[in-house]
Amino acid sequence: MGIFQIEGGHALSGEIQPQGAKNEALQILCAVLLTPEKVVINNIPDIVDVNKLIALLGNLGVKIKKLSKGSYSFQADELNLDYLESEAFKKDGSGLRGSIMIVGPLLGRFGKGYIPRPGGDKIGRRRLDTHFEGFVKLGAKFRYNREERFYGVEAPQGLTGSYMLLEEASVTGTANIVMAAVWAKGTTTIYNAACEPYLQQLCKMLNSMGAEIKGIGSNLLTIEGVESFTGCEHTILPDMIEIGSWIGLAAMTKSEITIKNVGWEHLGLIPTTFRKLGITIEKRNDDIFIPAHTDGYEVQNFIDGSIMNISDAPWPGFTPDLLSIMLVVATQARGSVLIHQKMFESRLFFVDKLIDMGAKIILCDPHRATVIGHDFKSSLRATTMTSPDIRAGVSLLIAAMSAQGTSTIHNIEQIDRGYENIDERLRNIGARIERIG
Ligand SMILES: CC(=O)N[C@H]1[C@@H](OP(=O)(O)OP(=O)(O)OC[C@H]2O[C@@H](n3ccc(=O)[nH]c3=O)[C@H](O)[C@@H]2O)O[C@H](CO)[C@@H](O)[C@@H]1O
Ligand SMILES: C=C(OP(=O)(O)O)C(=O)O
Repeated sequence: MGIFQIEGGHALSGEIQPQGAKNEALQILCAVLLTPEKVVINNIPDIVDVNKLIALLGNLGVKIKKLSKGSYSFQADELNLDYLESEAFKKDGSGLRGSIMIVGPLLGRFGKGYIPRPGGDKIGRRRLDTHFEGFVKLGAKFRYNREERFYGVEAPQGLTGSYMLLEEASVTGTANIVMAAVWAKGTTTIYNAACEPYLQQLCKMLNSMGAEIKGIGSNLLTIEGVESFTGCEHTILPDMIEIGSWIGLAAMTKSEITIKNVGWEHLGLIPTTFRKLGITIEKRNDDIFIPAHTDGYEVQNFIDGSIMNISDAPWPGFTPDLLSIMLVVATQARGSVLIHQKMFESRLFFVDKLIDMGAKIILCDPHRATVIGHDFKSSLRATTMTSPDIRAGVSLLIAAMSAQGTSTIHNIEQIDRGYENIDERLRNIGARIERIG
């Protein structure tokens, strides 16, 4: 397992360019399965999860050409659907969460889609009911092999449009259902649809391929089924979770950093929520400028003076993927804040490591942690830790960069799942970080 060694306590400075968005890339890559024509995708991040999905598409018979860094062409004109019933697929498909989204386009185009229980972060129960309930509403038959944890949907006669009210605004669930519904005869209406920028980007891409999707950006999508799709070219947005991670890193290491070309209009509540912790974020054209917070940062109060509460909610609420970053940044704020992770059950357990480092945190229950900021009056202590999931891993990395002394983070494969070449990019702005395993 890989290891990072980090010498903390040094301010960083300079510019950092966000990678393409991991969670958008996973949706967009699955969409290449909709058409036999060529699809060109730009700004694909070079990260483990995305590379695993590209390899899976290759094993399924998609012709893949790397055009330049981050740009690839894909052509799904001669697929090997037998692969879906192979042992190799059981291994490849379970290696990441995003693989679940091949089911929708395959079901729509070929009348069948299979997937082993997908992988991804172990951050609590991650049900797939919404995905399969949606496919069943479109007329598919569902089967599940409990022993092998293998899911399948089949619709040899094709799909039929339907009205559905999703039980949860599941991100990958909505993407999956949309990629099936674009093939269904008639109209599909999806209410309580997720509407993250990832989903908006996917729907725009599908429309450019010939789909007829209305309501993009809202939680009510209306889809008129069509019979075929053309190729297209699509460019992935900057990764808003990475951008949020760099904002947190800058504040906590008192660094002056410019995050380039962030796609400001797609960031939703992210800048506002960091500002609630007292962090100064300046919009400079499409860049974010974070000045060095030499005097620290002060948690804002609610109007009635009650304790600040930062919680996640389905988009356009604040994304759960940045709560771990918020939490670590709060450990050095002036003031106290309640972090409430409503969606996932095991995403806050990493606070044990921060407590070991000297942070003042009370884990109230699996979903809530109260953080009492140090206001930089005492720094975190360097330590040895293990990255439990992708965002907790980056939070620990930020903690290590602000701590006095040299810390070691094990299991950095978790971080590499979602952050491209993170050590080199951080070294470029002055971080003292080495990959030693
Ligand atoms: C590959 C990918 O894109 N992964 C993202 C995707 O995962 P993913 O699509 O797997 O997550 P879902 O949106 O399905 O749900 C995530 C969790 O939130 C709960 N839930 C969901 C919707 C809701 O309205 N209420 C609710 O409580 C679910 O029960 C589940 O435990 O979206 C998550 C939620 O933004 C992000 O953390 C993941 O990074
Ligand atoms: C939870 C995440 O990823 P995944 O859904 O791929 O596990 C994440 O990106 O924070």
